[in-house]
Amino acid sequence: MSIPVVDFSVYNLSKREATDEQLQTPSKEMKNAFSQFGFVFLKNSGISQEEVERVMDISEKFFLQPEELKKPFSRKSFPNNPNHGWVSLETERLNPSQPGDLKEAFNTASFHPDIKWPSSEAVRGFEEIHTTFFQRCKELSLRVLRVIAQSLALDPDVFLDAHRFIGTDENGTTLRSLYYPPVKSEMAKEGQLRCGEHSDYGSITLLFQGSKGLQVCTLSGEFISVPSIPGAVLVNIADLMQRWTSDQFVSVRHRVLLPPVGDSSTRQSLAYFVQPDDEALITCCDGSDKYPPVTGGDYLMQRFSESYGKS
Ligand SMILES: O=C(O)CCC(=O)C(=O)O
Ligand SMILES: [Fe+2]
Repeated sequence: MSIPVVDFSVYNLSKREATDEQLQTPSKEMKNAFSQFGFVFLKNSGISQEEVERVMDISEKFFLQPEELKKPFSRKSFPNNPNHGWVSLETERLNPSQPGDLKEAFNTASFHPDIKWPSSEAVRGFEEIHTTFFQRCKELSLRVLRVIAQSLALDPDVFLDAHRFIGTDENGTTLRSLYYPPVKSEMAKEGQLRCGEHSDYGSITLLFQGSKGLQVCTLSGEFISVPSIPGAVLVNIADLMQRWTSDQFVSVRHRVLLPPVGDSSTRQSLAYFVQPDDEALITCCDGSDKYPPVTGGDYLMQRFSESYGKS
């Protein structure tokens, strides 16, 4: 059993438009993948491996700096957007019942002029590289949202209309650069992982992996290891999209285990968490009212408080 790979060439980022007819094959294949696995690999999306590596390289330079150079950019130190910034090792628990995750992260969540970006010589280009990649991921996400609306025979704008403010402080969409430092697995705490078992919160997530390590739970309840396919982007359904589609698309649990004992490699990945606008009201798109309506902003706040504790 493995995650399906879908060719997105007909609507890749260098194409201006695609007709409904051209989108038929990818949309059918994506519908199957999102109903059965919650995950799909998109190849030929238009985002190249070189673009991904540019972000990973500059991020690695940031993470390898001493703690005191990273602290000024900490998450929660930016009043206009509390999610923007650096997350230190073991701070976050994506599985709230287990010890903190063995990862560091940098969240690009705001472009407000008051945001202070890392700008030392060691990380020259950090802001431009993250900003450019955020915009590329935004473009691809909007295309995916259009195709999946079509796949469910809905108005093609139904999801797009709730994602009008990506890249502003009225929308929580976040580019997260993840760095998993070397770990001595035998020293880890009981139950501690690189990334605890969780499902994502928003509408969809784009994931670019530097190497393998991700595991995804199948509908039959077993975890399977996911390959890293250079040049392909892994797209998954997140919890709000599952609600929105009245469970037709599934948001499945996934995790990153510790490396085997003796493996001292690092791991990097880039996750682009697409969120509906804070004010967008999410109601089941089949009119079933299976779940009560909730706004994008309220739902996200509730989920953050679970991963970081109530402090
Ligand atoms: O690093 C990965 O491959 C997965 C990360 C992830 O699932 C997340 O941060 O939500
Ligand atoms: Fe995730």
